[in-house]
Amino acid sequence: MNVLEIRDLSVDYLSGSGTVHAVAGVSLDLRRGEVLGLAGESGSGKSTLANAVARLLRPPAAITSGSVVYRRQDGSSVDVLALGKSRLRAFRWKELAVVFQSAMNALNPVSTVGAQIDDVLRVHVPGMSRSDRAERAVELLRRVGISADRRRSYPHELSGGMRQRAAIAIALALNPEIIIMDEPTTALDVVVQRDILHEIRELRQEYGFAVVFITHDLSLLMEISDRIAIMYAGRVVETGSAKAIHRSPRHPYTLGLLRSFPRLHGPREELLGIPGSPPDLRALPPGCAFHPRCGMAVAECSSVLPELEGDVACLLNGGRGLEDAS
Ligand SMILES: Nc1ncnc2c1ncn2[C@@H]1O[C@H](COP(=O)(O)OP(=O)(O)OP(=O)(O)O)[C@@H](O)[C@H]1O
Repeated sequence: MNVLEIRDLSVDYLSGSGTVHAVAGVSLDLRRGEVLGLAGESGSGKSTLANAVARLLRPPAAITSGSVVYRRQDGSSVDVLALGKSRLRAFRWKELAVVFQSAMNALNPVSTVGAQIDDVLRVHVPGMSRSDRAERAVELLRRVGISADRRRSYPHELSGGMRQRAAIAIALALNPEIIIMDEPTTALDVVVQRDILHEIRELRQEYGFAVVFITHDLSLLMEISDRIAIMYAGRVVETGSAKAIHRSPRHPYTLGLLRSFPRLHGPREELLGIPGSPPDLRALPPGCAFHPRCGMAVAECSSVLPELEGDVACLLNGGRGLEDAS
């Protein structure tokens, strides 16, 4: 069952030098309780898509088409793009929470982490007593691996990993159904990063929230995601289970991305990467935007824009795997 349904969503950035089509006709489902990883080179539109869903876009960004529907367990649904200011504030904490790249920016530097959790609870759960709030803050911090006495610490007194954990605890405060994590751990060392993400997977099993996870680290993404959506030039070009994408990528771009990253397990392979660079989003090449960089392109690829059919948007590979990459 889906918790979020994105349909034909497009986002432009309006600038003096031309309109940047950052997200172009994206349709994507988030299933209840899953971890969905968004992958793609820098500039492919991952953050713009996530920010559109969380209603965090600011001018010059403009949503030019599409819909985002949030589905509650009781069968009711919310038209996310139509939410007014006050309903949006409630939606963002109670139903969807965001953990940003830099926990330092998300945390208030002049307030202790305990007080910040308390603030969220006080504003959004008016009937909750002071002692219940304190208890809940300690419990949330404990869940993310922070001891109770640390609730009196200010963000600058915590390590990067601890700050990230505190940001996650705050995001969990109201038991949201969806957590969006945009590069939540890149500033941390690899071991801390993996630890935190594995804990998020465990927390998810307990609390049942779904996660949209964005990172440049493809091997980490494979490790913690149930499903993956690959973006190129503002479009989703392939979706599938992490396993299927890892074993048999179907889009040539996915194959290139996988070859660009060292494998976590198994024999070392040459890192082939992808030739060339991503296109200018103000003036996309006709047809498939990837065709100028694609070693498998045929003449048709430069004139026909492939639809996302059978989980892959490629004229050549509608139904079959390109090769077994396992
Ligand atoms: N404020 C802005 N004004 C104009 N263009 C923007 C703005 N913000 C982002 N863009 C452009 O939109 C496109 C998509 O950016 P976005 O940050 O969504 O990509 P991304 O895949 O998340 O990249 P990264 O992995 O580097 O975060 C890029 O071409 C970027 O230059």
